[in-house]
Amino acid sequence: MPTASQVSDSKSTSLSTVLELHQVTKQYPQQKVPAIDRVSLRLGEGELLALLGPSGCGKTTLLRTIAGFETPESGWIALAQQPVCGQGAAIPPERRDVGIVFQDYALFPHLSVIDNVGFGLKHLSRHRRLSPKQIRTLAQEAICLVGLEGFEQRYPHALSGGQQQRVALARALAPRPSLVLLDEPFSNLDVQVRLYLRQEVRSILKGVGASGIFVTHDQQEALAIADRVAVMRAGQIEQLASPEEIYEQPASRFIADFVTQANFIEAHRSEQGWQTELGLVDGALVQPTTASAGTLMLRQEELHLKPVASDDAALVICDREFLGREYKYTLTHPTQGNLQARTRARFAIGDTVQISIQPNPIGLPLFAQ
Ligand SMILES: Nc1ncnc2c1ncn2[C@@H]1O[C@H](COP(=O)(O)OP(=O)(O)OP(=O)(O)O)[C@@H](O)[C@H]1O
Repeated sequence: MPTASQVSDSKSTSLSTVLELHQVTKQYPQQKVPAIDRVSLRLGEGELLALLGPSGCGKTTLLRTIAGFETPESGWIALAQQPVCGQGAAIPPERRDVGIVFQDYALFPHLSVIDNVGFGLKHLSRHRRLSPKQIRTLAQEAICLVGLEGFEQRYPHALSGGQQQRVALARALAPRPSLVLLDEPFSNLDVQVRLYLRQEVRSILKGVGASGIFVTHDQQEALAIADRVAVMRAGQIEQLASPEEIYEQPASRFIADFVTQANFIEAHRSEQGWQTELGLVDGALVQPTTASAGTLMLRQEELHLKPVASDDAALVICDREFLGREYKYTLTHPTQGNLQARTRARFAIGDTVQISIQPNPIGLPLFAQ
């Protein structure tokens, strides 16, 4: 398993660096292990990074440390190539040129939309000496950017959850920061709003050229909108790569499990190929490896189902979910337990099937034992 310092972060080096973390460790008092442990990463200009991982792996702590709400014990952080913490620097959050969007929107209930958006600018105006007119103009621009023209005088209680999150985004963008941090920005929204707002947030950030880091524990969300995904586990970044690379070549069994929700079966190398409980798997279908045994990863869409008479069948369809374009089936296998397959083919619960494996061109990953 790679350690934080070994995780490759070469992909962002072609873009000019907006944020850099070097071996950053943060441990809360009374905690036995660090919440973030020697995390290094680099974020390029205009890049959108997802921090993905299970509950408690350190995503929010990492975001809060970048924002300046937490002070790490060791390591350093630089924004626009200037140290903001470590290396003798200790720049407070309000002077970090970073916009923040919280999960619960954190709007002021007694302020209108335009005053909520302008609030941060007033605070900043101490440094930038903006006039009230300039503040209003910038706030108005940000409101237009998030598609809320006409809502300027409304109060938060008279807005939907999605509209409130747009206000929060406008407030973060109004000072035109080079980096926007978003902590589970869509998790309080219902599924329809969530699906379109996440795409919109991506295109708004891309439109203004801002870099972004967002926290999520939803792997589909991370893969759908991020340019790169950092998968975290126990305070460390276990893999930092494009969504495609994470999906096709997960660096560990943990990542494969968490991100792809694939099937895993034990496999042993033999002269004919890989022996498994599901039968022989052709060696040419498996990604090159020197291992003689391991766990083979079969993505749900790589299992193809063929109806067979019940006598011959090793697998029975025991559950079915209609997903719109396709079905997700749960199949029972006498020794392998449950398997899951996604396909457009229609079967009924109780049908008996045989499976064949048709991997994507990059092959089936095998995690050595
Ligand atoms: N203020 C705090 N004091 C002490 N321990 C904390 C504090 N905040 C977080 N922790 C601990 O640090 C670890 C990382 O927490 P963090 O909130 O960063 O994880 P997370 O990945 O964002 O989790 P979630 O997805 O549940 O929000 C956890 O073990 C958590 O209990």
